[in-house]
Amino acid sequence: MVLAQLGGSISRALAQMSNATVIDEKVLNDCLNEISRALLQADVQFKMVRDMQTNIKRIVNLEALAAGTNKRRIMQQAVFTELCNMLDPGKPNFTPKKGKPSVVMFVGLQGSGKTTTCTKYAYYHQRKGFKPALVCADTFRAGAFDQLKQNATKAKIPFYGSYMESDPVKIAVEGVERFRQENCDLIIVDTSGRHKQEAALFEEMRQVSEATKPDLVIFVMDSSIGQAAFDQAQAFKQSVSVGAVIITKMDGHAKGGGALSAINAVEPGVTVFRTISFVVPLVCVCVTSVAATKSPVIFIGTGEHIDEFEVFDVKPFVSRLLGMGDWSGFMDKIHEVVPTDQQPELLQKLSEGSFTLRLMYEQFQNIMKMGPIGQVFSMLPGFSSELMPKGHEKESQAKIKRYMTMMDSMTDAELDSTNPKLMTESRIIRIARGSGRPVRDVMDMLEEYKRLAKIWGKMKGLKIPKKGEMSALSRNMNVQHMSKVLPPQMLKQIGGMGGLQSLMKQMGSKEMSGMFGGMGGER
Ligand SMILES: Nc1nc2c(ncn2[C@@H]2O[C@H](COP(=O)(O)OP(=O)(O)OP(=O)(O)O)[C@@H](O)[C@H]2O)c(=O)[nH]1
Repeated sequence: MVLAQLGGSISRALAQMSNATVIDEKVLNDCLNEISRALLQADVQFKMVRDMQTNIKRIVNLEALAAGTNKRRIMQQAVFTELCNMLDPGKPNFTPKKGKPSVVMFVGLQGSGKTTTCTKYAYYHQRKGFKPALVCADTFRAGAFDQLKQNATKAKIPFYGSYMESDPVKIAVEGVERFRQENCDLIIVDTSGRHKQEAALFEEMRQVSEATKPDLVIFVMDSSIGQAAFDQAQAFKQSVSVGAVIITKMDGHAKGGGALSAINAVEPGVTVFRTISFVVPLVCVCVTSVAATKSPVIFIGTGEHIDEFEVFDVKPFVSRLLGMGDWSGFMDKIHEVVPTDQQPELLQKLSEGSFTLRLMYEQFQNIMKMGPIGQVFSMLPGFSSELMPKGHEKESQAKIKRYMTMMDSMTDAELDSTNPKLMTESRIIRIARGSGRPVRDVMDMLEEYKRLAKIWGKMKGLKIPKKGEMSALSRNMNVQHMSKVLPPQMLKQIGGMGGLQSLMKQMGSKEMSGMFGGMGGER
């Protein structure tokens, strides 16, 4: 079951519950069974699903709830919280600091996407101003050296490895030493992929870790591994001190449930502890001590390309999983994809809700240069990436090029107008002739424009965060605005305005709570 399906099934179960006239034990059980079925189909371990059911039932104690309490909302929030708990071991994760050398070692099963992920991780940090370097300590797989070297060269990241040397420990130590001397602040060591049965390879991995003393060991896991995730993650954790997890291949055939199981493998019992802490705040002390050893998921791989890599943040992720959108992720993407000098203007236009064909053209230009729009728009609530469906990137790129050719035949007035009525039949025919495309293609392009304009129009009134002030978005965004953007069905599921308000409070951080501080009077 792919993630979108999992999210869809859970959302449907919640919607069915929303439609029920009375929320009683039976409705609650039906809803929980639906959600459990979806999670089990996504390969989440049975025990975790059972724990989740128990925890939700404990939180949503229907009999104990006072009359007049919005049971739907409590139920929905409990599901949201439980899904978050399943994904969040709560451990503050090691983050490399610019200018201070850190060594990060990558481990994982053969073919999990480790080598690709090393480069993605390096590239991500390079774009944030780090000076990363890659060391290939995989002497087991013949092609690994060339693969990492090619990736590193493409991304202009310094690389160290050897065709001749067969001792991975020696290569790792030499590489780390070399890059320390070159003042690299993020030295990434790729190790050979291995399976838990391969004791010798595990020993080798342990030796590399001992010799290079990494600040962080990242376990890379293919999301389609399913039930095996638990055992594998545990085997790695027992050999080296895994501090973070990256899940790859979340695109396509990914079974997201594997991710949940892996987190629990790394730190079993966490879900139960955290949920108890939700119910009995005193247990928080225990949770804090458990938290000292846990490993969070820090990134997810969403494709084969170097920029198909996203920071993993539990609450926005669950929010997206349930189709509620991910606003801060969306704004992050805007900052990442759109060149710095164009950002203020774009964000200004966004806040005005005015989306012209010229703006679309400029964004297409950025996308062609930088990366997939699908990633950006998948973060918007209710938006399925129709323009760039996964797996059809080539066709989509060609389509965008066609659109741009047609837009090249448009006048300035047409490009700058926000009035779709301006595009009369005679103008459409002229554009088709001018660009050598059939009229149908021009109509298609205009339809696409209207669709995007509608979505962007919903952002009217959004206050603009300055670059580097992403948390300000949370403060600035108001509930009323969100309520306009959310699909009505989703808003209903959440429990209307009141539900949305508490959900956002719950989703968020201190900033989110701050945002609600002065909002008592908003409808
Ligand atoms: N679709 C998709 N493919 C990915 C992703 N990450 C890696 N891959 C692909 O997975 C395959 C294996 O990736 P590698 O990086 O070679 O895997 P590895 O774990 O280093 O392999 P070993 O060196 O054998 O351990 C390659 O074809 C990658 O392009 C991802 O996020 N999505």
